[in-house]
Amino acid sequence: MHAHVQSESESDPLARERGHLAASRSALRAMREDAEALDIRDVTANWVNAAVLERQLDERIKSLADLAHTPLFFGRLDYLHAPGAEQAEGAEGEQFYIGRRHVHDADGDPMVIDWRAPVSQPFYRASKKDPMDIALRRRFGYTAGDLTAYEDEHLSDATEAEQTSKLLQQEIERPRVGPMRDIVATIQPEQDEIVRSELGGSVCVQGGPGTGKTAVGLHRVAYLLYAHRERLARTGTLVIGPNASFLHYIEQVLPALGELEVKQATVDDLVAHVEVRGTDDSAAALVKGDARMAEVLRNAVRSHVTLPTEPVVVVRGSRRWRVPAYELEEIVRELLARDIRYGAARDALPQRIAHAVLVRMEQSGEAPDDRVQDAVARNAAVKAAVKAVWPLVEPAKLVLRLLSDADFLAAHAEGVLSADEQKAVLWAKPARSAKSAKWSAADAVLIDEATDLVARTHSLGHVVLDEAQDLSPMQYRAVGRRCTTGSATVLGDLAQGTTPWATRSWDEALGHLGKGGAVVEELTAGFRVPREVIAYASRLLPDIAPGLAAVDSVRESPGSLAVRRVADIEDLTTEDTAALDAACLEACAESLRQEGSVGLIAADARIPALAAALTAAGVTYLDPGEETTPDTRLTLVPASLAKGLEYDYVVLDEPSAVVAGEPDERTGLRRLYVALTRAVSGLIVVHATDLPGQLT
Ligand SMILES: Nc1ncnc2c1ncn2[C@@H]1O[C@H](COP(=O)(O)OP(=O)(O)OP(=O)(O)O)[C@@H](O)[C@H]1O
Repeated sequence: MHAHVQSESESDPLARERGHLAASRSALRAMREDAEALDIRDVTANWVNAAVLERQLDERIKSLADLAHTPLFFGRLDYLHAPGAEQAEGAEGEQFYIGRRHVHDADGDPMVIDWRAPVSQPFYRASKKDPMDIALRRRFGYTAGDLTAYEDEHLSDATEAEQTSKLLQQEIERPRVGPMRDIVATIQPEQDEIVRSELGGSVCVQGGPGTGKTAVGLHRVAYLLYAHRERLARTGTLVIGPNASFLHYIEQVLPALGELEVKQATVDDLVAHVEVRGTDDSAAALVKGDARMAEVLRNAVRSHVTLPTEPVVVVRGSRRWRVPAYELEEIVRELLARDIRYGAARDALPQRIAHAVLVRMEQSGEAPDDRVQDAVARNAAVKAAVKAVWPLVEPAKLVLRLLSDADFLAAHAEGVLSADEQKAVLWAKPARSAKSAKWSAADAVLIDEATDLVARTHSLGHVVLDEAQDLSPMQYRAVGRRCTTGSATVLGDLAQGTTPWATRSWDEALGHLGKGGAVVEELTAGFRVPREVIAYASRLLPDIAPGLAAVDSVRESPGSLAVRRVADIEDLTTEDTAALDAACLEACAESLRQEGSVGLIAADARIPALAAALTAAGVTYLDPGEETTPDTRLTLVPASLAKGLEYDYVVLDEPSAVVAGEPDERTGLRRLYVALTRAVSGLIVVHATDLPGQLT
């Protein structure tokens, strides 16, 4: 019986592969049981250790779970020689199964190799041109967790023609439901180069909509955590995204890859020193986001130092020790000249003064030790001198004063900001206290800069910055100081910049980030938007980002694009929009008849009307970032939140309103470009007023 099964599986490769899957799963089960059976009572001396160890063990047990819908392996590599033994005579070829995690059998021999391991790399990179010692690359196809298909490439066989992978096509074409998924099975060579680039260097990726920037950034974190586990566990990693709904959309990718410890935040989260309740007009926003503000803040912080004019007199027992003003001034000047934080210099000052006192004690024959120096540093006279010369600076109060007090601002912005620029940032109504001030998001960034001038910000090991094109120079600085000792992955698309300060060139942005040496890579193959739809959206490119090439869609399905005009409405803000609303609902209903998610994207100002229409029609819908369910697959998306998200079918309401929702035409067209590029399978544009000229 056993022999029969054996011979059958040998003649039937699929059965053999299923056999390996079953064996790998039981090996994983055994690994899990081993972990569960570990008795830590014997090895831990006290309960604190036990608790820590138990938590680690729990994590390990959790990470060893066999998830029914994430196949244990998705590929196989048959090496011509054992890796590393290419030169060895008679070295046998070796076979590796590539999966999301490492699995070994009872003897410790690998059954599945982690996709991030060096031997897995040819799975992503090898080609007919450069086979990387691979005889066979096999990709596996799964249906509902079952291994049902495979696809072979004989890379070292010159006679076999190169083909595009059907399994890759299927993966790209699959309907999108739920949150973002990992792409480990189908990372493309140019993406893999970015994913596996070294921890030491920073990388910047320019790529059009749907070229996989976000996916690449997340997989790069997973890769770096694998390759530099201990170092990054110590220093930390962070993924920065534009808003909470975007972060929610991507938050399951890393856990699915076994990485549970990566933090996520928006730039606003990073600089949340104060509560943000206000907004800026674009003139103020532009100046507040400008890197010159860093200079103004630096001047303002340093202006608190006053050169001493009085001596310090320390009384100890029956003796008085006097440090004259000129000597104090020397100490202060020396500290000012050093490249240290305001607060660190302030902390050093009492010891410097005490040292000057000690020198005098020694000169008069005393032999004071360190304890005496500490005592002198804490002496009331020294403290008073420090307070007068180098007072505490509270960052929020400092920024409050800059934005409220025209003379104070002028004193520190002299030669840096023009008079008009100074006027633009001054509050019309000065705030009374840091608590009651109506801080804007840009103000919080200024406070963060001031905070860093006072005390150095903690730096992480690696930071991924997504949708980077929207950051102001001051925001780049805020992110940059969180990776001064680490590296960064910067992801963005210049054509999708929709802030008043949107990035004009990556070199400039990288300079503000403090990563001037980073390489800029470009991704041009599009995995989301169908050919026809991306061609339509790309008509905007000459106006919004001259010089940028259109995305080249790798999707075979032509997708569908429909542009529908409904009854003429001249002014959406005053006239009845019932006909437009109804046409949108109809387009949504049509899209919902297909499989997958549907996004109804509209200018923010149009959201209330559309929400009311949906509710009146009894259609339930979600907010961006909420997960789709089989019952509710429609999301109502304000154009301002569409960035980074995707839906199988998109209904776009009134393009001209999306454009009009922004302060200037270029920003409006960019917002429209973002909205037009969210669809995976089909886009219906519904409008009642004229389309922007670029689209017709
Ligand atoms: N190699 C790949 N294999 C399969 N799917 C991929 C691959 N690369 C990207 N994708 C898919 O394409 C879609 C778009 O990817 P992603 O969101 O990372 O693009 P993006 O460049 O960040 O887009 P945007 O500029 O709109 O934010 C996602 O569904 C992603 O899973």
